[in-house]
Amino acid sequence: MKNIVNVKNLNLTYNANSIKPYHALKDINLQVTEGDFVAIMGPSGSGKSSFLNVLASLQAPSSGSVLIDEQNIWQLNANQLAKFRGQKLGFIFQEYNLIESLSVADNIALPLSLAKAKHTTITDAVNQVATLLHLKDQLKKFPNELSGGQKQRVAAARALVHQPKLIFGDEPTGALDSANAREMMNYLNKINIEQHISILMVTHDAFSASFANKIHFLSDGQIVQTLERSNQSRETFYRAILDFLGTFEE
Ligand SMILES: Nc1ncnc2c1ncn2[C@@H]1O[C@H](COP(=O)(O)OP(=O)(O)OP(=O)(O)O)[C@@H](O)[C@H]1O
Repeated sequence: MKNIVNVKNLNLTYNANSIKPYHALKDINLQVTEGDFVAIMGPSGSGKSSFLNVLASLQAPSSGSVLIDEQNIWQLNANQLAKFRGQKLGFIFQEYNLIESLSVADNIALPLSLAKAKHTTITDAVNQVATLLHLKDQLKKFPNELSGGQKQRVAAARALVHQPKLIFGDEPTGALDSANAREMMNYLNKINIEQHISILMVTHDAFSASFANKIHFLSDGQIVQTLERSNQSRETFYRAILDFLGTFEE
């Protein structure tokens, strides 16, 4: 099976040229198989956001390589990287990052509008994802007229509308109550299975992580453990995650 993500000997040092450099990521190696749903967990300060930012092409590493869909992203120039991101990647952040002055439909359409897709292509794609994420009745509204759960679904629809190969999530349920978090995770699960889009998300929440099929635990900038769901039910996997966290975070 093809790797959608292949990370080799990745290091990130903040303030590298100062008297107090900080090694946030230490020689990380990681492969994500196409179609996988992967979660990254770890204590506060362990390097989760730094890792996600390097993988998502938002922060340059100090050394090592990140291949996404077989492309070494840090060898691309700024224009190529922007194009690559626009075609292959989708992003869902905790803060939604919706544009308040645009309607829900226009927010969802953003990746396609930026790529200058045809009007009919955009309308069809927006309708398709709005149906998948139960947003058909919200398309004409503006973000300030939506609930938190609806806003997060709009962010998910926007991440999905251009059929990316890979979606990055940074605490995608962080701002949601438990009912909305469950609903969001069910949607991500559906996107992963039905659209065959790989997902890599950072979360501190064991419940959200239990929807993934693999979890990597970061500690002090290194992957120290990996749990695989295999054929366990989500509930059993959830308990296994909690058991592991009980020993891990002491
Ligand atoms: N711009 C920066 N300059 C210097 N150090 C930084 C910078 N950004 C992060 N760090 C440090 O790198 C380490 C990892 O930070 P990171 O935000 O990746 O952790 P995290 O696991 O996502 O934490 P949290 O769960 O609290 O968000 C922390 O010790 C942090 O203080």
